[in-house]
Amino acid sequence: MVTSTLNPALLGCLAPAKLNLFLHVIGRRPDGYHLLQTAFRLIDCGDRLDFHVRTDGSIHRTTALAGVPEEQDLVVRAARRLQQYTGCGLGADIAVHKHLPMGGGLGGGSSDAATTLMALNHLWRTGLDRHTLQTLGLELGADVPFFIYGRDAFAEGVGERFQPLALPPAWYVVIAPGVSVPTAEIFSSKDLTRDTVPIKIADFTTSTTRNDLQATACKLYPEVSETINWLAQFASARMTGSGACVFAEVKDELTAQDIVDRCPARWTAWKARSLAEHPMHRLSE
Ligand SMILES: C[C@@](CO)(OP(=O)(O)O)[C@H](O)COP(=O)(O)OP(=O)(O)OC[C@H]1O[C@@H](n2ccc(N)nc2=O)[C@H](O)[C@@H]1O
Ligand SMILES: Nc1ncnc2c1ncn2[C@@H]1O[C@H](COP(=O)(O)OP(=O)(O)O)[C@@H](O)[C@H]1O
Repeated sequence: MVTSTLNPALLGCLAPAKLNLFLHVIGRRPDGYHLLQTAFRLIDCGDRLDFHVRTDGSIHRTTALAGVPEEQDLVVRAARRLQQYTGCGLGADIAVHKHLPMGGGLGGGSSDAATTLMALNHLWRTGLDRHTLQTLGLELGADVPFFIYGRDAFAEGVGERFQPLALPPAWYVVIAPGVSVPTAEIFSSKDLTRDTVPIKIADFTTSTTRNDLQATACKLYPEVSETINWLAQFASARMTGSGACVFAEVKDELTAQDIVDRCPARWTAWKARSLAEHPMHRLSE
């Protein structure tokens, strides 16, 4: 990350991906949103964003993103919401260098929005505390508050109530099966299990938990199921979030690289390491 005080800017800000190490659906709210229990883990791959302050108050995305018009981009919506909430007269040019697959269950759009809220709160000197940024973030998407919280977490509610989770560092293989899974489609499925018995944080292990969204995603998108079956030859494999990406924890970087090298060319595989803290964490208190 590069900062400049003469021409206020933050360059190369990481918007890291997340994995849902497990995800249980334990109920549903009257507004249709689902009550979850999940373990969020930050990993060291993600999108990169550049921010340049504008003095005319306008907000622009300076890069193209196929399928996402500027006005609908979570980055632009996050910037506008912060501006509106604080009454700040400054604007920004925002470049989004996309690396994470969209509809991948890695939280890319949400992480872009969280990075935007943290970066502009710093550049605009609007001084919102972390909790207020999380509240604004929740208006944009259920995953956004986690990225502002900024460390591994056991999450409840719709995914916005956190307890810190102390996890040892780990290596992962992540595979994108080449399909995009819309989150709303999975949550609206008739077949979804919505009554998993709540667990306590102390009871969390990956072997006694599962992803309740996985069966539905596999039924609607057979490529997800195929990818899980392929990865399961090497290690315990699971889908993250509402899919489509799947992941497995492996013992070290060499093992991760070996699996990545063997991955069929029709999918995209990469190795990732856990991230102890969001790189933007220190910008907000
Ligand atoms: C499933 C999870 C798990 O971390 O991640 P992804 O797979 O999307 O990355 C999240 O709960 C997704 O968060 P996010 O992607 O921000 O979802 P939102 O934009 O808020 O919601 C998209 C749609 O999913 C449904 N939804 C989302 C979250 C939730 N707890 N219950 C729901 O029913 C709602 O129908 C909503 O209209
Ligand atoms: N900056 C952004 N990056 C990715 N997706 C975005 C962005 N802004 C809006 N979206 C919309 O959000 C949807 C979900 O994207 P994403 O967060 O990448 O997936 P997921 O919720 O499965 O992790 C996309 O399909 C896209 O329509």
